[in-house]
Amino acid sequence: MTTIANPEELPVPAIVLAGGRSSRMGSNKALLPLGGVPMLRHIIDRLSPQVTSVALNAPPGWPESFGLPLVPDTVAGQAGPIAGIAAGLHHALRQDTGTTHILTVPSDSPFFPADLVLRLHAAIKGTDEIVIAVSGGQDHPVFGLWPLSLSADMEMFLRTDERRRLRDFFGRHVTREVDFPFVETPAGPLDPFFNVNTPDDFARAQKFLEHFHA
Ligand SMILES: Nc1nc2c(ncn2[C@@H]2O[C@H](COP(=O)(O)OP(=O)(O)OP(=O)(O)O)[C@@H](O)[C@H]2O)c(=O)[nH]1
Ligand SMILES: [Mg+2]
Repeated sequence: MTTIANPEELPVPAIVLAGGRSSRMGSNKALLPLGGVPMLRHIIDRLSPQVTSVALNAPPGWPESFGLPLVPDTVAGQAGPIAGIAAGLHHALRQDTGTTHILTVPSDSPFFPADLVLRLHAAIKGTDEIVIAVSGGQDHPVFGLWPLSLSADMEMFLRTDERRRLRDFFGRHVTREVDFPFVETPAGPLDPFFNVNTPDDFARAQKFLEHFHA
């Protein structure tokens, strides 16, 4: 393990996970217009100032990539978010950017914190550590910093573990958590990691967007 002297100075590339089925929504949720703008566009805009590059983890034939490089899963069969994270690590290693971690964010959480990367970064004490976001006592494993050094182990986990659950993968490595506060809005307290799964969630997101300027 290498100790990081000053985590804030580390450059972080990001990948947006959009390889899911949107089965609860019934149509590609990342591209639904939220306030007239595709949800994925909100996410890219929120992410871009925080990271050195953004890639999009989505299947071949994805209709709108917003000019981002498309990175498909390396294992077939929509094996869950961990397949997207593994694809992101694989992609970053090939890019050889000299970074120790990548950031992942999902494509269905448009209100995540503007200081997400800064705060996750500050929690890292070693280059082999995972850091994930927490709010209201709930962890959000798709919002995390992932060490490139874990790429091979994640790939193996993905190919051999039956359940392929992210939380099971954490047990194999040091995993830190960073807690983020709810945001007060006139529509009520907003979990910054509120994610859109169903048409009802989408209607709630539209309401929150009207009040959201953080
Ligand atoms: N690359 C990849 N990403 C996935 C996969 N499954 C889910 N995700 C992503 O992980 C994030 C959280 O997943 P969910 O909220 O379950 O989204 P989903 O799977 O599209 O939706 P449901 O079908 O309703 O479960 C989203 O950004 C998804 O795009 C997968 O098999 N591969
Ligand atoms: Mg799912």
